[in-house]
Amino acid sequence: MAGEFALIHALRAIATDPAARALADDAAVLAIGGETLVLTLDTVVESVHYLATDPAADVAWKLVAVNVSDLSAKGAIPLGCLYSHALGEEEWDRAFLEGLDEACRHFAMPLLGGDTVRMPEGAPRSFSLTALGTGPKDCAVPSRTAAKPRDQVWVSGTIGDAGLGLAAALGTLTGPPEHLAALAAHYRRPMPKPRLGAALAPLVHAMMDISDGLLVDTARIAESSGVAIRIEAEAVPLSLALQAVTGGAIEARIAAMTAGDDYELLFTAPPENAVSIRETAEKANCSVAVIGTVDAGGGLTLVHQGKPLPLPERLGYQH
Ligand SMILES: Nc1ncnc2c1ncn2[C@@H]1O[C@H](COP(=O)(O)OP(=O)(O)OP(=O)(O)O)[C@@H](O)[C@H]1O
Ligand SMILES: Cc1ncc(C[n+]2csc(CCOP(=O)(O)O)c2C)c(N)n1
Ligand SMILES: [Mg+2]
Repeated sequence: MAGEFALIHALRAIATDPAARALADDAAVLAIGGETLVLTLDTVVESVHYLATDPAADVAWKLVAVNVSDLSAKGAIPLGCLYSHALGEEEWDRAFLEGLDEACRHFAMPLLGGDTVRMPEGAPRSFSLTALGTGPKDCAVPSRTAAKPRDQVWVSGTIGDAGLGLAAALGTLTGPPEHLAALAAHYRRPMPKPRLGAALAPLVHAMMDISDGLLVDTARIAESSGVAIRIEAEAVPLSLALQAVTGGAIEARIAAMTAGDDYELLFTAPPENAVSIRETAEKANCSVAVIGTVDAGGGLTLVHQGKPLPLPERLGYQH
């Protein structure tokens, strides 16, 4: 099979239960009695999702955080998790468990069980985690399919820090050490926002988290919802560290919009909800910004200072 896209396409014939959301969402959504269970599974693989030189505690943090990020995007509050551990060197594993404990406490997501295996000698290791959460009670679980013409497109936080953080962690980026450290921290310790996701759920139409890159993930909402989305490149929020290190020119903006690993929320909402969205974000101590608009039609377009900007060849990360 050619790759990730082809495999997921083929799996759709198997995953026909409505709870699977046609394998076109961040998580499965299962109604049980009066409650909604939200389920997601993400894996981190050495040299693919993290560097062998990354501190073990940070690898565990990332494993927990990328899963919490999918729950957040569905407005779900973490309930618990199960994980699979590939045994390694004793010290490393001990540090991994310290990071796992710290992350599970931070996100209030108790560890409920899992599995332990040993990989063949020399094989890269991978860690999988299944996270369960409770979905919103008084509104639908936000999907990728509900963006509507006239909606505004929003993101939380800043975009592109983790992409540059990977370069910082690899030692290929130059700049003030405090900025490099801040960017590397974004790469190693993503900070998803489950409380913000839950509070936004009643106010949004479509919502997902940004894992593969802002542009590719926005294109996914446009395609799933059958709408056109226009992104204003200059409206995309960039951190001071990213601006200081890159200068913040359009090339750096495009790199930020396609790097991935952001684990921020991407959502669309009608303009009349803008004031409530800003108040909700303020209460959650989070920043949010309008970066574009939804129209009838299809596809993704990019605009810079009022002029159309050709889409880059690569919109985001692909396995
Ligand atoms: N091996 C698989 N078996 C069943 N479903 C799968 C498999 N791989 C992916 N999916 C499903 O495909 C959909 C898209 O997956 P994808 O991994 O792109 O989403 P995501 O989890 O939000 O992204 P990320 O992995 O970047 O966090 C999801 O519904 C996911 O459950
Ligand atoms: C060593 C190293 N190289 C590259 C990257 C970038 N990266 C890998 S997977 C992914 C998208 C999410 O993955 P998935 O869809 O599998 O959850 C991104 C942005 C990284 N994190 N570490
Ligand atoms: Mg996701």
